[in-house]
Amino acid sequence: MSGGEQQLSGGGQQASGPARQIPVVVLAGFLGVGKTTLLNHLLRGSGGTRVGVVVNDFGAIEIDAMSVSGQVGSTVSLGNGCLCCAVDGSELDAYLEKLTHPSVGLDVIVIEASGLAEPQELVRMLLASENPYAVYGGLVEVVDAAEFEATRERHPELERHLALADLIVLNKVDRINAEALGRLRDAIAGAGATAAVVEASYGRIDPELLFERRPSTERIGQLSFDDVREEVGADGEDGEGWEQGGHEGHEGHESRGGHGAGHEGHLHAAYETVSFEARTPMSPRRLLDFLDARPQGLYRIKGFIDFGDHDRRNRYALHAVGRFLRFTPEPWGPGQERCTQLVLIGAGVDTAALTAGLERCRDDVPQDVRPEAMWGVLRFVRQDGSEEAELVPEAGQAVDAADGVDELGESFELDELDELDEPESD
Ligand SMILES: Nc1nc2c(ncn2[C@@H]2O[C@H](COP(=O)(O)OP(=O)(O)OP(=O)(O)O)[C@@H](O)[C@H]2O)c(=O)[nH]1
Repeated sequence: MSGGEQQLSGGGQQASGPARQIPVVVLAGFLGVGKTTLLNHLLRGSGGTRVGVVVNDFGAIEIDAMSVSGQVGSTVSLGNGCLCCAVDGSELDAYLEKLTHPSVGLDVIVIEASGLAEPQELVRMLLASENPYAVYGGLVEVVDAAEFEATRERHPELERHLALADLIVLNKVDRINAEALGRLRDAIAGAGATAAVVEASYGRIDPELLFERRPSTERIGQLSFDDVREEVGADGEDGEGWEQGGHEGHEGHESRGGHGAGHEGHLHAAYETVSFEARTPMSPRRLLDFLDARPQGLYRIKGFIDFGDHDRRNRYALHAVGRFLRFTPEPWGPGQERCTQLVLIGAGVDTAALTAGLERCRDDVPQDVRPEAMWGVLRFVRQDGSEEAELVPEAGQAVDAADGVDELGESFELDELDELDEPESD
């Protein structure tokens, strides 16, 4: 890891007292590069440092907020839309005002930008902020080492983002060899990036690159945003926009094409989102068929799947980035409502057809609860330490949930996996 000694500007605790300024770090990077994974790593490694998180999801269902809340209990979400579109910064300012309130006692704030946000807009807003308690803490640009070239081809503006960054994280280096890594480093340098470049797998960077850690003995516990809401939101206005994961009733699609004046050049202007929610379980086989046939332009899928009787214990986190696909079983929480929630993001995709395709995956009357029905899904699950081996559960048994998303290795591509016998179609 290079640049290990450097820290982003404004990082670390400032002198205590009324003028104490809290660094606000922007975590950016294209869709699926690993921002949430990195953020969760930072939160786990934060010691006694109190980290505030602002998540800016793109899509009606706040998958990222839910993914982060898996680590910290709850989080703040700016909801559907793109943070960079709060052009006057007033919405962001309102959040920062709450989070930097001295009674909240945060040491650092990390804004996880949507994968389609324009980092320069965020940086501009933070620099223009008149909040006396906040100071811009730097831009961390996360790059998917395996997808960088393809992404840059489609979005040459990524070079501009790299040039703006204060720290570049080459994530997913586990997916490329040394030669490709060398080429990637040359390409990053050639893009005019002057920032420190660190390599990482599963976002495992040293948290001290972003902020000074307090000894864990000082830890009071990760901030609960319920506490913030109680402390800061007593006036009754502040509840609006403060979200916990688990939204109801979102189903449909939103096009970002006509996203309002002034955003034509933004990455998200070219993308469309489908948000899908179902309370009937999904058929594993039909869902795999759907994923196998997903259109080229459908770049990102994320969310959680309920496979009903196929696995009563676990929901399955689903991540697809380009042709890369992974399922991660996670135990249902006590009393957690069984449902499927997915966000699909793509360019030039037929959103109505995608919604209809997902609708067809509903398992209204489960036909096939034999263990083989899950084999297709389990091929895309990998447990810590396993090589390419598929996980095949005992008859009627669920696979044990892995310890965490970032404990899993790379998964397989659908079209590489035709060898196993397929169970009969359900
Ligand atoms: N192989 C590999 N997979 C990774 C790594 N980091 C993250 N992933 C996986 O990549 C997928 C996307 O990760 P996220 O952290 O959700 O990405 P993101 O940038 O927050 O995604 P968006 O919010 O959609 O922009 C997940 O399946 C992660 O487990 C890594 O270093 N190596």
